[in-house]
Amino acid sequence: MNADYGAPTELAGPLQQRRALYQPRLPPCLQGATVRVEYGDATTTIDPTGAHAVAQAFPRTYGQRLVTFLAPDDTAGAGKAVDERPPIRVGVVFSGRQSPGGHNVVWGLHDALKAYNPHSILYGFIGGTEGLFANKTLEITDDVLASYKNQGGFDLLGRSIDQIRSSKQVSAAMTTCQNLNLDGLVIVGGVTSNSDAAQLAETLVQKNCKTKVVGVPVSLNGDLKNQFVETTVGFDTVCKLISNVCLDAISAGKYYYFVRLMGRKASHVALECALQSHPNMLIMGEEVALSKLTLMEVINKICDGVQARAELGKHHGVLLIPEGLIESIPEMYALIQEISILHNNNVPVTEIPTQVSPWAAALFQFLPPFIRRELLLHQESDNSAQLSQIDTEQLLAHLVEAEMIKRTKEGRYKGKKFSSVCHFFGYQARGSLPSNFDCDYAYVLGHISLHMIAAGLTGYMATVANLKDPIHKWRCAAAPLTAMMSVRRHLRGPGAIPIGKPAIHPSPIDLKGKAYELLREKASSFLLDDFYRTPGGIQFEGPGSDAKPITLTIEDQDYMGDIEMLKLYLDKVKTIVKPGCSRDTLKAAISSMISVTHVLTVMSHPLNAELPLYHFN
Ligand SMILES: O=P(O)(O)OC[C@H]1O[C@](O)(CO)[C@@H](O)[C@@H]1O
Repeated sequence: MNADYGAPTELAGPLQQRRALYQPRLPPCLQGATVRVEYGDATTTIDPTGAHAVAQAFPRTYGQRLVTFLAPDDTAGAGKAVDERPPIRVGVVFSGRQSPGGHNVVWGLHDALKAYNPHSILYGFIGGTEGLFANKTLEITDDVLASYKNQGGFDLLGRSIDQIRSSKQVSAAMTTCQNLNLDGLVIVGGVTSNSDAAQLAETLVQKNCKTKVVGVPVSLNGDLKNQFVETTVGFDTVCKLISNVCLDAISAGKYYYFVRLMGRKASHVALECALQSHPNMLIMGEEVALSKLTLMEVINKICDGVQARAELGKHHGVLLIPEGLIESIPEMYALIQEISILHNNNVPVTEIPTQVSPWAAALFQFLPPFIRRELLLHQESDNSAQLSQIDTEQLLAHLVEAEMIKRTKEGRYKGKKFSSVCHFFGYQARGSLPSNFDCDYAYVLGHISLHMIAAGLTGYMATVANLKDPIHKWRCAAAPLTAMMSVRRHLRGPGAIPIGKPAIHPSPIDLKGKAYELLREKASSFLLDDFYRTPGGIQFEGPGSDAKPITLTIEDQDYMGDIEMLKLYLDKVKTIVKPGCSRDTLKAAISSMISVTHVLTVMSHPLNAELPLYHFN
């Protein structure tokens, strides 16, 4: 690494300089130097059938209680003088991929730490996890932060790989924590980094290392989403960057733009971009996987759209796909799996095409040379294919063109020649200046991280609920990482179901959710009407500057609110459901409760114990 980490960016342009002056907002509970920590229910995990495996893998950190941070009151010792609050030593590492807003996590953490006790120290690990293993630090100060406030990228500290997993890596991380005498380590990243954070926390507890490990949900993919996490830092920013191509397409009326967006296992970015900008088509990985569409079925679906538009005299359009689409197509997934196994068996890349099964070899040969080369690239740290390097949009454009030529020859298509231009809006979106929402959210999460460490929490993630509401209504909390874990089962061999390692997995699009329903309602209008919408790139001031992701604002995320509602509901039910009440009254009461019992199970909420009282047979 030869980058000059933490150096002032003196050549900053006027917009960067102006953005550096933006002061992120804080909810009332974080406006003082301390908070009141309220402990809630003990947790199990979001995957009830995997709970046992998670409990076994995390014997010391499983089942911890939910925590909420509130504004201090007089009785909580909020008035403690600074000298009664010992200085805290914290390290922060960018583990996951860069995502707009990451710098503000460090800034928020720093401000909270200094407010807690000015003698506290914050170390940033230079070069991400590798810097953590090698104890390469930069002390974070006001001066260091000055030119990174509200800026994109992770260049304040840099990053390397999202992995703190092997025993060598875990032990190197622990040695660094001990050498720096850290009270806390903040790990910034997505599903992979936070799964590793949980493992590190467990190991440090088992080895009596005092360092508390906390995770912060930062990932542009938006796939770290569950009962506790409403969205991740960076997602809002990257979804506002595609509308310009729609206007370009309609202006000249001659190109189909095939746009690939980031989003590996889940299509959240593509769905949000579609709701923001109303492109003509969106092919989501989750839909393709559910319907088990083959590659040629996907191509025919696109061609049918092109043909329907041509009948209206339209020869342009915009099609969005997530980078993970390629893996959602069943035969492509099977091919990628075969390649992956050969990679794991250290088969030289040049020999892989000859060692796959005959049907996979035939599919491989059918694909254009550029895709063949990309499919053979070395794998990611989680053994998946390097999806960002596979030009799926070009593969689709190439096959759509061939199919349209075929349809023309057969007299089925009478429109103008199909013409495409391909884009991958990945990396440039990832490096964008963060939106106001991401600046605020990240800064708040940084503050929460400090309060988690001060409260002695380990193996937790900083969370904020009610994000769709104004900031003064945001609820600041911490949830155990193990509560977000699930266990994947893989069926291999006759009847065998080996159980995978517990981990936090990416959440796919909910095909029963409101955001998807909205898309389905609009799909045919999007396809034919060219009702393009321009969110206008990112707005920092004026109309649109406080806009939040549409998928965040329309989904009902308030699970904690559900619990409160359920408590009220149960009280009401108790008054109606009396011995001797009618069968119908009892049935109605039970069916209304069923939808919320899942939430209760996740949290092993005491109300669970009351549910059997109402069981009906
Ligand atoms: O920077 P890299 O290593 O090419 O990573 C690309 C990957 O990172 C992400 O941007 C974030 O996880 C993915 O969407 C993408 O596949």
